[in-house]
Amino acid sequence: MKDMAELIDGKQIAKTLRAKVKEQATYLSEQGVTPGLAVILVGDDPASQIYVRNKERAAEKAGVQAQTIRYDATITEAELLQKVATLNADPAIDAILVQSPLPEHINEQHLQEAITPEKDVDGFHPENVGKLFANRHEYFPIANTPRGVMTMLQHEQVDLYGKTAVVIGRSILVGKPMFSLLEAADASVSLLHRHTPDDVRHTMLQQADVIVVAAGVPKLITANDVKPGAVVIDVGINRMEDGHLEGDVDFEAVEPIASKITPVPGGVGPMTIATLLETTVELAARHHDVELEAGWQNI
Ligand SMILES: Nc1nc(=O)c2c([nH]1)NC[C@@H]1CN(c3ccc(C(=O)N[C@@H](CCC(=O)O)C(=O)O)cc3)C=[N+]21
Repeated sequence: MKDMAELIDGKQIAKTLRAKVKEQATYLSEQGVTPGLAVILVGDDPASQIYVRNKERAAEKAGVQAQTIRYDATITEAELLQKVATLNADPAIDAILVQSPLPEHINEQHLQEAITPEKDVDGFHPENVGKLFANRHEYFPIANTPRGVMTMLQHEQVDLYGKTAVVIGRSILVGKPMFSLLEAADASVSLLHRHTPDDVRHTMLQQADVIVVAAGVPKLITANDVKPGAVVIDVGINRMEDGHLEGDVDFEAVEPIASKITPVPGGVGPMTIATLLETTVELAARHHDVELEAGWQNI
């Protein structure tokens, strides 16, 4: 029988992180502070409805006050920007998230820039993106999916120093911040995307000690892409016709080759939500000048 990769249990790690968040939220409430998260949801994209409901549930259980503001897909950009301005000025709100995707007529960049960097829980504001890219040492919010991936790697004691990492996908949501975080941890990182030729992708993947794939292509990564012992992180969430979820990794094929691998579902997805709550609590503490114990979130 072949050796099988160790499963990285994102669901379990997320649960542990949410318990830490709850401890800090309780401490904050003793200081009279309730962490407040506002989620803006536009239109009726079914996947977004599910994620937002999951966020609401997780927030409530962790002692974070979440409110979802729902709008019809016909809302104008000006109305949305007005709402963001109101939330920016609202002392009960510590964190603002505008759920993607947005309708065509709304410019996502305008919203990313409208959210004050201090409440930018997604880390999409150019000021926060710039700080990440510049490896600045002060606190600033970082995109939750790649930050959650780093927490998983840390939890699994994956040492990145001097390692080779390949990231597939260059979105502001995942690929680019993932690149920066891995580079800051002293890995040598390559960022691949849809225009990378197949043969180049295969060759580069075969060199990688760590693979993070966020391409949105079911089973893109298969057995001969993976170096024996590599760590494989699957950020893909592809809803198939029969309703089941597929990652971007051919799990069955890769599991006997990798040393560690994340499942879909139950891998990166739950970590994204737990990390969103982690960031919300950090922002709340800062807004109210409450000092949280350094490293409280280490798990
Ligand atoms: N401004 C913004 N910030 C985001 O962070 C953001 C966004 N927009 N738009 C959409 C993506 C996607 N995303 C997910 C969150 C949780 C799961 C999750 O919990 N997944 C579960 C399964 C859920 C299911 O069954 O569908 C799992 O993988 O186990 C997935 C995907 C956050 N996103």
